[in-house]
Amino acid sequence: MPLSNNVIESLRGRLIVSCQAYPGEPMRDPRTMARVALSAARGGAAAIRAQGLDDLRLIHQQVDLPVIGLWKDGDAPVYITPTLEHALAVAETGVEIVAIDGTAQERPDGRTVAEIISELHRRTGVLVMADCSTLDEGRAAADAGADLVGTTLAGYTPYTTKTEGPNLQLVEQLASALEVPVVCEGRVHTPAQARAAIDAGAFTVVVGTAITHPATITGWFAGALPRG
Ligand SMILES: CC(=O)N[C@H](C=O)[C@@H](O)[C@H](O)[C@H](O)COP(=O)(O)O
Repeated sequence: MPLSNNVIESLRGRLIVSCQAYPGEPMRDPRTMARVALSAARGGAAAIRAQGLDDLRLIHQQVDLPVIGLWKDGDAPVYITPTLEHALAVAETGVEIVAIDGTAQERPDGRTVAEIISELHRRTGVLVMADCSTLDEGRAAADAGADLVGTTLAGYTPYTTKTEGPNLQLVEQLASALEVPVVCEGRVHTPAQARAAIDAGAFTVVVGTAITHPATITGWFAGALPRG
């Protein structure tokens, strides 16, 4: 079995932990993110998802798990690994999987999702995860050769709405339409929701905020108390 198939197989029915801090936040530091990723590994994560070239290099070096890498850049609607140059730079950090925006929106370099996926496959050995927001985008990404299709951007494009928890309907639709593994990502906030995603047909589940974003988690608890 090729190595890349082993990587995908290792994710089946398991948890991926997204370790990201946002610009200006106290935890926005590669060493901090690497420690968060090491802690996720101890807890049973099958892989780590992370962003930014410095974080990716360090996490790839220090954590003995496959890494899904991305580079969030710019203020344009397409900001997750928005161009081929970004994707190639992410691949160079050594990560096994490169996540790119897989939506139908225009990219800053004018390339299509299909062009970026085929160039990445032609020039590197990485697997490609397409972060999508609709069934049609998932279909197009799979047709274009994406190795994994995620619901990451459901609720974050102007033409989709945010569901309260993960978009399980989209997971179901993608899982029945596609041959490639479907990744449930976005607003998975409880273990029961993670399990429901697998039951809905997801191959694997990504949890970010609910595990690795203390400011938001603190806000959930503080907000539940009478005086905030
Ligand atoms: C929409 C977008 O930019 N999502 C990003 C993608 O990498 C991250 O900010 C999310 O934290 C990640 O998708 C995990 O989702 P959640 O934090 O909801 O578990």
